[in-house]
Amino acid sequence: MTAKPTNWPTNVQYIPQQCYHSSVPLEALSYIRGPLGKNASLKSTNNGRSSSVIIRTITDPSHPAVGQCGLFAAKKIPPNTHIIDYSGEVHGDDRDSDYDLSLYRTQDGLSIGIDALSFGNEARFINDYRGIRSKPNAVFQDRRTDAGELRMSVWSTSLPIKKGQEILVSYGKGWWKARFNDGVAEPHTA
Ligand SMILES: C[S@@+](CC[C@H](N)C(=O)[O-])C[C@H]1O[C@@H](n2cnc3c(N)ncnc32)[C@H](O)[C@@H]1O
Repeated sequence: MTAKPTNWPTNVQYIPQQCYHSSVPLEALSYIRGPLGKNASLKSTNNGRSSSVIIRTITDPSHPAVGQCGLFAAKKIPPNTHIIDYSGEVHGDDRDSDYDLSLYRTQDGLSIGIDALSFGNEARFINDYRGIRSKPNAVFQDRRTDAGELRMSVWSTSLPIKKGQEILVSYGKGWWKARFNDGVAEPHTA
């Protein structure tokens, strides 16, 4: 069994690599897993853990997510560097989750997401940059592992990330708009 990272919550199952929900249609499953099929995760050279990040509780009262957690650089991360893959449950059903991001859209228009609400890795703690920094220092980028599995990965931008800095992406305006319309306050851009 894989050891959980420091500060891992008790109500979430730690999975270093993505897992698959039964709602993913077979054709999409085979496209995402790639040519090695079920063995793609096992044969992957990237086991989903990253020594360059650490989960921390946010204590700064001026941070818009104070009291929650964030993901921070445990050491200097060079520019344009792979930081971690976003692990969670790959699914084709509807989810009402703040930890769900889009991985792939099938030809029939079905959106396949990765939901890290109940299962995930350190990447589920990455916050949006709004209200924290003037711009993101990391981006989501889909990629295939050496074993051919499609994943959503997190990369540094063209600037290095200093040790101790929070890793921040853009969730996209649509993400906030969907929640803003539900009555959740949209964070201000710093
Ligand atoms: C994927 S989670 C990020 C991790 C989360 N902070 C935690 O501790 O589990 C997304 C949630 O983090 C919070 N969040 C992320 N970025 C934020 C921001 N810029 N301002 C306010 N809240 C933010 C919101 O509550 C959002 O629903």
